[in-house]
Amino acid sequence: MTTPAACCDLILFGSLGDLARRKLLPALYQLEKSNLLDENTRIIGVARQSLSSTEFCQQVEQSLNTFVTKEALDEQVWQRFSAKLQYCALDLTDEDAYDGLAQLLDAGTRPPICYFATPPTLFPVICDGLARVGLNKEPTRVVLEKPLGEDLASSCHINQHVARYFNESQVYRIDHYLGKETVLNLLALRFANSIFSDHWSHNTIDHIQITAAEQVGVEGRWGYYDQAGQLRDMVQNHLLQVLSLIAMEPPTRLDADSIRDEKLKVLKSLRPISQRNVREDTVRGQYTAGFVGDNRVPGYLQEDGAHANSTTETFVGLKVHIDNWRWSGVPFYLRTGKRMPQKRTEVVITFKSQPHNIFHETLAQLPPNRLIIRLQPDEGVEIQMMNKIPGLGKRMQLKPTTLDLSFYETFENKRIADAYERLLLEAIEGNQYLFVHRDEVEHAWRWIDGIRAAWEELAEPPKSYAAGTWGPVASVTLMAQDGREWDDES
Ligand SMILES: NC(=O)C1=CN([C@@H]2O[C@H](COP(=O)(O)OP(=O)(O)OC[C@H]3O[C@@H](n4cnc5c(N)ncnc54)[C@H](OP(=O)(O)O)[C@@H]3O)[C@@H](O)[C@H]2O)C=CC1
Ligand SMILES: O=C1O[C@H](COP(=O)(O)O)[C@@H](O)[C@H](O)[C@H]1O
Repeated sequence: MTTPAACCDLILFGSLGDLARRKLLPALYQLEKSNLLDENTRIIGVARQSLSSTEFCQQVEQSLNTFVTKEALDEQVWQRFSAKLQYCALDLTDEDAYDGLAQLLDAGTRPPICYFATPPTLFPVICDGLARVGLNKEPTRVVLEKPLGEDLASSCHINQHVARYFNESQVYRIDHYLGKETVLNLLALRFANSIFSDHWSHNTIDHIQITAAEQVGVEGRWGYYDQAGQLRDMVQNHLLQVLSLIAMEPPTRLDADSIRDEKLKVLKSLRPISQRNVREDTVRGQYTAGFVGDNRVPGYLQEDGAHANSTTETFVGLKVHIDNWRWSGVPFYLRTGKRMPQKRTEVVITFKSQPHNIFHETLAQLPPNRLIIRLQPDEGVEIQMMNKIPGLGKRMQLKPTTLDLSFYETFENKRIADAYERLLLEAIEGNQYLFVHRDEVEHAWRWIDGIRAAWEELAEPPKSYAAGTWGPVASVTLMAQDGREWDDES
């Protein structure tokens, strides 16, 4: 049995855009399918284009046909879902236009949840508009898409503007990685299993790798992407959130403040990367033409809309230190890139080797145990360990073996919900624990700005790597200089 979430008016600013069509509307449809939307909830699409609600419904149906699998589409669910859809054409830069929206809503019966899926430059304008018609008061909530700024200063500007009208308890900053099933499972893995929680520090862990590799390139978003680059697009948010969940101290409770406080402490403990260590501890790369699988793909500078002389990075490798008691001396190696051989997001925890090898006669070196947390795809957890090969021989023969727990098989083919389904549901329910606090965003930017400043000072172009490879050679060196290697090399 499932209980529907609280009744609300979900106002989708930017409802005709790419994010709404590809992610938000399909996620809402899936929530409807799972009977998680209250029957009186309304989904109000907002954009400038002049459309009737019927025409909006037709557009939503087209999006679902494109972005939801055929097996998941169901006529009865669509009838229920489409009955919830309404459209309100308005130019968000026109301050008088918000009156029409306010008239549609009744905050007394349905709390308004305003989802900002528009260009971020509009966020302050939307806040002004909502406040002008009194839509900033409780119980209104605002859900803000990333990127929240492009550096600390612009992020503070947006956050200050939002804070002028909304309390922090009304603000839901999206990092869609926090909605992923496996990212959430990091909490269960770490804090529900003493086998891990008791061995989670510099005492037993040698180093940690976090990889977020994508096969795709810039997917027609060259304009946005070239301004951002991989450091701001992926590291400032997703990778630092995963790192924080891996490295944080146990929260006292499973609530927003407890979890966010602990993540923030990690972000505050990141050792700055500056001119002093930028050369040894960072790698910037840009892809050239190559093959991803069997497909020949263009280089970054040949993508549609590209400027031939761009020096924006499409790959980042970092060696990160967390300067606190738990992680002293344990490097975290992060890498993320476009046009890599596989889509693969994973965390690899390498434990320290045994202090003494009693099997040296058959095995000169015992490989370390490794815990591999596959965040996507093929979600699961793997432990690499040594076992004896069965047999009567005089000498014990050992073999590296793997305990592999695939979530799909273990949980009886249960569908893994898309991150946006969970995040929309939590926003509707008023749970902030999977959303990012203002302080986290700002501390992450402060650290990222330091890296960007050091790169600027260095004034070196990104190192090239062929599409379909694991990044520039320098990424291998980043690990090799410490006598280590990336998971895919071993
Ligand atoms: N696309 C993606 O995969 C991702 C996007 N994001 C973020 O989500 C947000 C939206 O991105 P995306 O969907 O790609 O952007 P799009 O440009 O595809 O869509 C923007 C939407 O905003 C509407 N809009 C723009 N200006 C106005 C205005 N003045 N008044 C009313 N509506 C307006 C547009 O409709 P109309 O022109 O009809 O007004 C359109 O519906 C951005 O902040 C982006 O950074 C984050 C992660 C991934
Ligand atoms: O936020 C973003 O994330 C996607 C990768 O998300 P994933 O869920 O597919 O791992 C990335 O492609 C995009 O550039 C970035 O803006």
